[in-house]
Amino acid sequence: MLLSPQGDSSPAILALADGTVFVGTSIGATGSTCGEVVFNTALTGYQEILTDPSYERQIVTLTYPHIGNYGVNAEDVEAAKVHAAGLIIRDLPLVASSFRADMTLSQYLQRENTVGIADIDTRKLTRLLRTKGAQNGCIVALEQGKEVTPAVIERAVAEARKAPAMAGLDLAKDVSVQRSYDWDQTEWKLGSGYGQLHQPKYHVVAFDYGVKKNILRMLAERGCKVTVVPAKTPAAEVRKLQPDGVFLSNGPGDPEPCDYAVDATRELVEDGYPTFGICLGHQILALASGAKTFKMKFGHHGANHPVKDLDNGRVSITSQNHGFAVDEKTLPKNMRATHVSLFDGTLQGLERTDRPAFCFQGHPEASPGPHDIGYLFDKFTALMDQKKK
Ligand SMILES: NC(=O)CC[C@H](N)C(=O)O
Repeated sequence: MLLSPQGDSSPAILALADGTVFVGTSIGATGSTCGEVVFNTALTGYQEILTDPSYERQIVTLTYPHIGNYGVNAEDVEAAKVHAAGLIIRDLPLVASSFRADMTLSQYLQRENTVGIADIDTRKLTRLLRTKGAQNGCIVALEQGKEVTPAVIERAVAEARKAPAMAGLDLAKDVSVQRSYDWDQTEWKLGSGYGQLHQPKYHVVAFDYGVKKNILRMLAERGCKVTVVPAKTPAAEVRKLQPDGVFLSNGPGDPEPCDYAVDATRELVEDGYPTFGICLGHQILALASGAKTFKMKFGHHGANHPVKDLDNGRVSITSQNHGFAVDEKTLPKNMRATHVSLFDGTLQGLERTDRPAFCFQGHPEASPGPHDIGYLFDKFTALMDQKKK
């Protein structure tokens, strides 16, 4: 059991670009941060959410009111550092209790130099974002003893208004690795932790647009030795690696300006490599096939989104984190919808009819979230099996 220190709380504010201001308490680093404010409805998984590279330049509001109650551990990370621009919560519990915890959420945010704010009305904030759409915001966490003055508020609103819009931003190249590396760590199991792949059956080249570790683990668990390559790797370099399949990762920002990714994907899919894309990777595969993407009003961020498999009517509860989507009206003749969101009918899954390539908008790797749609990883290995025959 770990206790959050009390009695030393310093004030923090959240200012939105529309001028709305919330006053709360700082729970992380001192300083300020700006980004697109989005809300996530997952009940657990704050550590995986904070470290998901797809949240780069986004401030995450968690709608579940008690965040931090099981602390933070060294294992449940989706990347080497926190990527979210900031964290907004209702209540940070006094006690963090889990046999796996080695620090409190507050200590973690401070170590990661991440600004966080608690004690604000996250229901009011979420309703505002839902009605008006996601918008930019700025959190200012003051030093202990400092006060929230009108000047602090004014500056925060001005910073929020100055922050760049998410539409048009290519962030995948910023969070991607500089150099390729091999991955062979498998999924986490109670008692033994993460495992290692010993006898690879497939070789997969994974484009890193901001890849979540659990995707790589789920590939390794299914016998894939993965070579992770930088986002801007050209198709010719991938061909040299002679992979059995190509994976297109999740990632932050707008997919449309990622022309390097779209071009490489188009070539490799044309070549006939079995290809699987997740989230940003799904959008890239759609763009490479001739479809278009658009910015959603407030996106999908949570761990309880129902998605229907159009081939068999089966409904999966899925993890989601996206602010852009593929426009169904723009699908080319050689691409068909395989899954739709039961929340708003937007496209969730696509498949090429002329090539072994498919993709999913949500997160089959969960982390955090339910595992219902994990079968898509098996679909990928089945495509690689067919190709090998
Ligand atoms: N998780 C992701 O890959 C997100 C994809 C893209 N950045 C979006 O917001 O739609």
